[in-house]
Amino acid sequence: MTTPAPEHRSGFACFVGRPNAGKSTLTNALVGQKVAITSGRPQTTRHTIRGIVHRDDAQLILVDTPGLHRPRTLLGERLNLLVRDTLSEVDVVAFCLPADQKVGPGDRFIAQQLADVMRGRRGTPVVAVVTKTDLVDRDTLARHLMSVDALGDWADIVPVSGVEGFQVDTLADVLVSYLPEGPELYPGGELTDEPESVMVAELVREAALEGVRDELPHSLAVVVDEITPREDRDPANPLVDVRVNIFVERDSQKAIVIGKGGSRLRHVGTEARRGIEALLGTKVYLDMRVKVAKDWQRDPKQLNRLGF
Ligand SMILES: Nc1nc2c(ncn2[C@@H]2O[C@H](COP(=O)(O)OP(=O)(O)OP(=O)(O)O)[C@@H](O)[C@H]2O)c(=O)[nH]1
Repeated sequence: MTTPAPEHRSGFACFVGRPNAGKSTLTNALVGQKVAITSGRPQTTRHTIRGIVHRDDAQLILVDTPGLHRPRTLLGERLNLLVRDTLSEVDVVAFCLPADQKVGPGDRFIAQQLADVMRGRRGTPVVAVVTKTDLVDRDTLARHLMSVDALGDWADIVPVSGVEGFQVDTLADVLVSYLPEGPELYPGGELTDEPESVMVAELVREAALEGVRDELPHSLAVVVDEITPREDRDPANPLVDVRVNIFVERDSQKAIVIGKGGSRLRHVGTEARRGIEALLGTKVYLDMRVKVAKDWQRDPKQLNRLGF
């Protein structure tokens, strides 16, 4: 009897909480040595990668949300926008509350914003993380956990100490449990540009195959030509140009992908763009070309070029 391959999960998590809540310390504890290799994500996105938790069964990518960890912008107007746009793009949010400080107005404000995220379009789960447990005794911790529980409708509550490593693995397990099934986004836990384009290609491929899977089985490959931020844009409103080629084997298949008067391709573009914008965290101009690469599946040279 063969045992089924264990599922692999991958996705993004974001740590929020008021200044000094212990977010950086916890990030480092979760990621271990790997944080040293993280140099930040390509500038095409709003997210900066703080670290990657790389395990056999999962890859958890910890991203920063600009503004949220800075005291001055914390109460600013931009927070609402950031919360809705950016936090809803991650798979799980970890809200850090230090055990040695009572739940205060700052925490309550963030909790209110997070309630919107949980109720939002994607219903992003929020895990409450009680940090710095090593600084308090058991009774204080118990009381603190109760007030944190009363603060919101958290997916989970996990007490940890980043400094002592207490429950750090448990927190990793909990966060991973909210990630979708998926492959390693950063092979080997290394940051490169590649995964982004692999994911973009996959989104376009999915959209292009939607509804016509029977007619185009496997004869469709998507290659990303470029992902470049548009120059001269207002930094507050960036735009990324994404150019992709969709390869099919025959003219008849090209006609299917494009549809009557280009109607189907436009629909594919709208669908794919929605996913790509969520992935990159920015507005996207998507340029798609449909090309015929005859018998590419049987031609090793073509396969190479298409990245197989
Ligand atoms: N005793 C103890 N101290 C901690 C723990 N985690 C963080 N600290 C301390 O708390 C302070 C703030 O920790 P950070 O990890 O920098 O907090 P942060 O939330 O990233 O802070 P900002 O970047 O200002 O938002 C530092 O002095 C840490 O050493 C912990 O688990 N136990």
